[in-house]
Amino acid sequence: MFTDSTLVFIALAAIFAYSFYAVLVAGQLSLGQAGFASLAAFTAASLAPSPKDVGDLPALMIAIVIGMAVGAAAALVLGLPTMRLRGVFLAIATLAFAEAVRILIINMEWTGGAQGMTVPKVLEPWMAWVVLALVAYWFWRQGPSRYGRALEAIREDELAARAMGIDVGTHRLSAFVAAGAIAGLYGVLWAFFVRLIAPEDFGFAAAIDGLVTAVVGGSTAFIGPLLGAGFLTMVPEVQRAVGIEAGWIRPFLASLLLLLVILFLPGGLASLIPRRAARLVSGSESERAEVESRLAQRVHPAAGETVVDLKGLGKDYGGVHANKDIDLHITGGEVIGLIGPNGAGKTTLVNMISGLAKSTSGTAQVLGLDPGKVAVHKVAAAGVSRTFQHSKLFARLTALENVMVGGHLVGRPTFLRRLLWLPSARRDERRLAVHSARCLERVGLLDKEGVKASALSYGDQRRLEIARALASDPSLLILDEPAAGMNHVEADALSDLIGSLARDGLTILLIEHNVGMVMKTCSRIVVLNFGQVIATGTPEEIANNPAVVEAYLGSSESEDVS
Ligand SMILES: Nc1ncnc2c1ncn2[C@@H]1O[C@H](COP(=O)(O)OP(=O)(O)OP(=O)(O)O)[C@@H](O)[C@H]1O
Repeated sequence: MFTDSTLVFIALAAIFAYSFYAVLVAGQLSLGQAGFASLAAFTAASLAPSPKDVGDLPALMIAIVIGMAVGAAAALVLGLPTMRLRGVFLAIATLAFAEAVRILIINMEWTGGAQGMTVPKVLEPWMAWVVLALVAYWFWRQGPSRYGRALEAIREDELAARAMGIDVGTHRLSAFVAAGAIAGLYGVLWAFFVRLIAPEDFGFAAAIDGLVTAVVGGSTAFIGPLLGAGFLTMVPEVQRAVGIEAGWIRPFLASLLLLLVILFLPGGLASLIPRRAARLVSGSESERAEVESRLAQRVHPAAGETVVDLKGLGKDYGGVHANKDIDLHITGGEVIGLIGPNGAGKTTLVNMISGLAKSTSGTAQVLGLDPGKVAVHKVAAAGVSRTFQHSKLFARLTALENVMVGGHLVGRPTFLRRLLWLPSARRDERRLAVHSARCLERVGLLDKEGVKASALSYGDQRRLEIARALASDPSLLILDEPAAGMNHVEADALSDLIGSLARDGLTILLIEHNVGMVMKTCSRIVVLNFGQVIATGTPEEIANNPAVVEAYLGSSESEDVS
């Protein structure tokens, strides 16, 4: 059953599927890979020296280098303008690119037009499998690296990934370029195996085949494309072995499988294999102390030093003044409560402070930066970290992995060192895991380290968001309704945690509807109503302010404000 060509086709299909996997891990749907493969195949076939002159293997290696460079360069050129596109828009743009390449190649003389080009057959099954092993190795090492986790975080929740300090644009582009290089690799191997390459080899059907293989295999584990390719390439072989020659069976089965996988097995075949999640086996006291001294090195603004300075800040959404003329000065170590009725503009204000929303008037300085003028990940790097009103956890990652993504800014890049198996990479990963476990411990979630975020209770999810936000060692921590869904005991524990964080030197901005908790926890309270600050003061001053009672507390009669 395993003829030589079956073995080669399995390897080629898997390599092509890896070029889809490369971007699917980051949540991008691209169909341009057939175009990259086509450009690479034709360019390498015409530029590489003849195997007769230099020998089979050297000719193939030179062709591979050319093909991967062409694929990567094409992906870079296409990626720069299209990386802002999401989902189906990116798919359409990249598909249009592949189609343009196909038409170009059909109409060029040097490519042989629609007839195609003859290429010497030099690819042996062992070569294809060695290349596949190298590609699979790349993704195996990528998975649990800082880079790999960042890509997964982008796939799970792009906005939260930005807020954790991940430069989403660069990560997405690098994943796309890797996809281009691997598609180029596939194009070259294909060309040097099938003898005659034609533009149609890299048409729409090929792109869909690669995508289906990657999706059926699974895009959340590196073994996925290999499983998908093995499975789908074997279908015609099995058919032949049992004597059924109908050509429609394979595409039919592939489509059916795609449907079943999308409906019932979103993680693909690979999700049937238990995933080894990042877990912390143990951490000795001395190891923890060493980690703390290394990863938590930020010098927080001292008491009295400016952390946030807003002057006349405003934000309009069309005719709605979500915020208007906000003046707010926050200094080091303060715990500021931000309260106000629903729709008062609290979330909009913290979105502007953390760089997620741009102001339409006024000025803002946050830890020395204007958050409206720099990318969100730079605001995070300056020391701003936050939780979200509606949970924005990375659902398919474990609690520990979520926090490790939160520690993106304090951890060191490990992917390239993991490829070379350097012990320092392992040490750095372990340091980050110990640091993250400390953050989990601080919010009382250490026993849940291996549980997927989506499987946690609502209260635990709120706490996990805080642990994740703490992992970047922030100077300004913004908590958007952290006590929502918590009972009194949990809210009290959260209040104690906020107090202890403030004693560590953090400045905290707390949005909360639980007014009792705000009164107890905060040193100063700012009250918003209709987008404007209507009062600022100590908890006592706020509780006795008639405008506040009228606007806010009066409307929530049951709240105990004293
Ligand atoms: N993206 C948006 N587009 C249009 N209007 C918006 C947008 N975001 C907020 N708003 C409007 O701005 C106002 C302030 O909303 P915001 O979410 O900041 O209030 P909030 O105080 O956080 O409310 P809640 O307590 O309900 O979360 C509301 O009128 C809201 O409808």
